[in-house]
Amino acid sequence: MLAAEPAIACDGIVKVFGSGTDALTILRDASFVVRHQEFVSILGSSGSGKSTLFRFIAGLLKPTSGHIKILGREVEGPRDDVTLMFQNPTLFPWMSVLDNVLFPISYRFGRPTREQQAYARDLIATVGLAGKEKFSPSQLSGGMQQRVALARSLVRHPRIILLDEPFSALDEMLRENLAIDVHRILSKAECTVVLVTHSISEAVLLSDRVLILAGAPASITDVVAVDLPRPRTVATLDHPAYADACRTLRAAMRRNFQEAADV
Ligand SMILES: Nc1ncnc2c1ncn2[C@@H]1O[C@H](COP(=O)(O)OP(=O)(O)OP(=O)(O)O)[C@@H](O)[C@H]1O
Repeated sequence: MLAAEPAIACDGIVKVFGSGTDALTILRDASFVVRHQEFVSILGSSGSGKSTLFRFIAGLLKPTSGHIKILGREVEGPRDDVTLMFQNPTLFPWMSVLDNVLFPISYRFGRPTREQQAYARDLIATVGLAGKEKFSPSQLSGGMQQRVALARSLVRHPRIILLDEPFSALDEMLRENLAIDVHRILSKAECTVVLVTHSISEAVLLSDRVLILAGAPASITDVVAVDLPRPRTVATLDHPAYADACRTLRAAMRRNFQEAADV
């Protein structure tokens, strides 16, 4: 029965921070669904409520009204099968790469089993860091640290992964390469992915659909399907559909920006 449900369903989400004269409505009737194994990006200007929406999906915060369902069940708190990856890798500096990747297991269940350790090593190899298991985070570049964070996100086999601007601290070439690698790894892991980003080009490169969160209070104003084949590679950047989707999104973002300025 659950397989027929979308991976994520947000319905009529409203969020008001504060109360009385200090009340500030951030989100108004934000609704969308994400299908199983879909890669969806949420694009929006700074302060539109993207991270707040993520905190609802991750079960870290409750909306003022509306419903969020994960795999058919109302979200009531953090779930083991939903994981978040942030802009900063937030690794423990005193732990090795391997211990950082295993942390979600050791924190919760104590000493990882041999199989779990072997899986963590596999993940480290998958993210391109084979041989660096004993390194400490300070011996790695920012991009490598983000790869460790990705391996850590996957160590407990999540079904849904929420990426909150995970590439924004990196320079452009590194960002593109890492984004393509992440897409390949998450597709192989059969994850459903939601990415929050400010970058139109990154959203198009990675996504099956891009949602625009705009307005004050914000809601989903536009949904743009990206008709590009998987796997996404650097060649995707030269595909005519890539340029078309970027153009469509840029026009929609400009329209939203103009409407906000006219208010
Ligand atoms: N706990 C809180 N109390 C009051 N206001 C909050 C709280 N958390 C977020 N906000 C406000 O809600 C709005 C949306 O914040 P949010 O971080 O979700 O935006 P965002 O789209 O992720 O922004 P950015 O792209 O800059 O990260 C902002 O105006 C922020 O100041």
